[in-house]
Amino acid sequence: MEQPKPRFVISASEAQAHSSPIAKLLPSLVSPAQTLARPPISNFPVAAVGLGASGRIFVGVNVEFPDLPFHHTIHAEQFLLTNLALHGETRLDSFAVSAAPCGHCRQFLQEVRDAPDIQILITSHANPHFTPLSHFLSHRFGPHDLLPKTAPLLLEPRHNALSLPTPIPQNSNPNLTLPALEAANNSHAPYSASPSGVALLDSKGTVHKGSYIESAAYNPSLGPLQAALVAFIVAGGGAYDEIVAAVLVEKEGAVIKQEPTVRLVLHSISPHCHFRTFLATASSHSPISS
Ligand SMILES: O=c1ccn([C@H]2C[C@H](O)[C@@H](CO)O2)c(=O)[nH]1
Ligand SMILES: [Zn+2]
Repeated sequence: MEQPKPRFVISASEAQAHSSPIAKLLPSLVSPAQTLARPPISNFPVAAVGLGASGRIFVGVNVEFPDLPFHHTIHAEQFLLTNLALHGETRLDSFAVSAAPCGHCRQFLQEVRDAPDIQILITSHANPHFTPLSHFLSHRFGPHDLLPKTAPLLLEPRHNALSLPTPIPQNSNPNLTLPALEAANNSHAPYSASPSGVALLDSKGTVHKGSYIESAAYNPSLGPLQAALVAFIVAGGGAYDEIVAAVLVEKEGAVIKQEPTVRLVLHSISPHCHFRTFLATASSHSPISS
């Protein structure tokens, strides 16, 4: 049987044109999507294939980094949510995944509105069927424990009101600095009020943006470089040494600083990459600058 060629985003019209209904289509895409994973340490490829509110289908895979501590790993479910955010998708309806989501991922998924209703199917189970996230993680701890109800959650529109000194600092590459600022303004960092974003330039001249994503439980958070690497991989990026330049924008005086971590990870995965950081200021009416 011919396997469909795996991709990271499938348009709503393509998904609808398929002969099988979505509930069958999502699990059928998991096995081919596992070939997109990058697990050089575990050799355990994970793929999560999700349906967004727009009818588009998104893929997430796990990404491991040799030479770096485990906590830099990107889980398939984190990749999936980052892929949705990257494409402006506002809601995750359901996903099929090759293995049971780990505790960190069950927690990370709490960052979206109505998280308990996300339907999950585990393809490696004997009798795969969709079950709500509330079944996998009952008595949840989440954004509602720490934030006002009106606060924007992950995938919801937000603007962190960050700006850079004008004109943009000398020697900066505006092709990267402005996208990194945009990414920082989209960052979901309500728990630390320390939004940040990364823009990567590859050897073909393409820019890839990533916004830092926090978890209410802190540790499952996904760094801005990891988020930008998701964009790089989704765009068909190959080896990480194709990344030739990177810019981080983070908030001046913020309680959390990404700079040393981004520098360390970049140096490990793309040693010759040129890296700069710019500090942004938040205007006083920023919803997260209290
Ligand atoms: O929920 C999970 C559990 C594990 N993994 C990945 C992380 C690591 O790369 C590998 C082994 O744990 O599987 C995921 O992507 N999602
Ligand atoms: Zn996980």
